[in-house]
Amino acid sequence: MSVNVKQLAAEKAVEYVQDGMKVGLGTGSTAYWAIRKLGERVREGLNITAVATSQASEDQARELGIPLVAFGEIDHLDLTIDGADELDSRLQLIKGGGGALLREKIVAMGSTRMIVVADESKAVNTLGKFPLPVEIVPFAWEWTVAKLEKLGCRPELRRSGDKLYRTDNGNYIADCHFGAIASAPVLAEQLQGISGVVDHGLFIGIASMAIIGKQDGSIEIIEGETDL
Ligand SMILES: O=C(CO)[C@H](O)[C@H](O)COP(=O)(O)O
Repeated sequence: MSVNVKQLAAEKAVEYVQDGMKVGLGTGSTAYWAIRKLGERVREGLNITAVATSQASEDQARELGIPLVAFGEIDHLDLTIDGADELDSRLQLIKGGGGALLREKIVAMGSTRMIVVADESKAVNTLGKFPLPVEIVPFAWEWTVAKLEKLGCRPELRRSGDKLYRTDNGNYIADCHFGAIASAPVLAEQLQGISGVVDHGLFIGIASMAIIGKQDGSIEIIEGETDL
């Protein structure tokens, strides 16, 4: 019988949620399982408040009866559980495959702890095989894309059917094919220096733990230096 590795990792992460916590809800098919499990625990009496990182996660949480609040209305979150498109052993991540990177970063950075949940295919030695999502403003996007290209990648504007994809914030995503990224912190700084860039999918020094589900039914936990 095949193991649902995403569910395995996500449900392990939910064990870290305690009564009274303010919890950030990630986005994607792995975060989905964490939200589902949280819904189960809320039905059993767990008392939490949650902030969602996308409309999809908000809809799921609402349906499950998880109490939601707008992030702007609270001063911090205790724990965020979210997926990743790639992660390395130093807990550097590429995120944004689902287009929610900006809200995901705001929420993760406002959390005391971020637990990344992933299946083993996401764990890599060097980030960059997965094209790096970069959220850019629609105004003069051609200029921004040209600047991204100068950093040594092949940027591809994400599409949704015959239209350009729009994030929950109304922006575009350029999926940047870099290949192996020699230094994620250096690249992050270069991206932040481009004026049309809103944010990018490199999460560095943000995750405090990764829980990786494996096909043999086991779980690998990577603890980061930023963990408390
Ligand atoms: O960053 C994300 C969305 O913006 C997701 O967490 C990432 O794409 C992983 O998704 P999945 O768990 O479906 O593989």
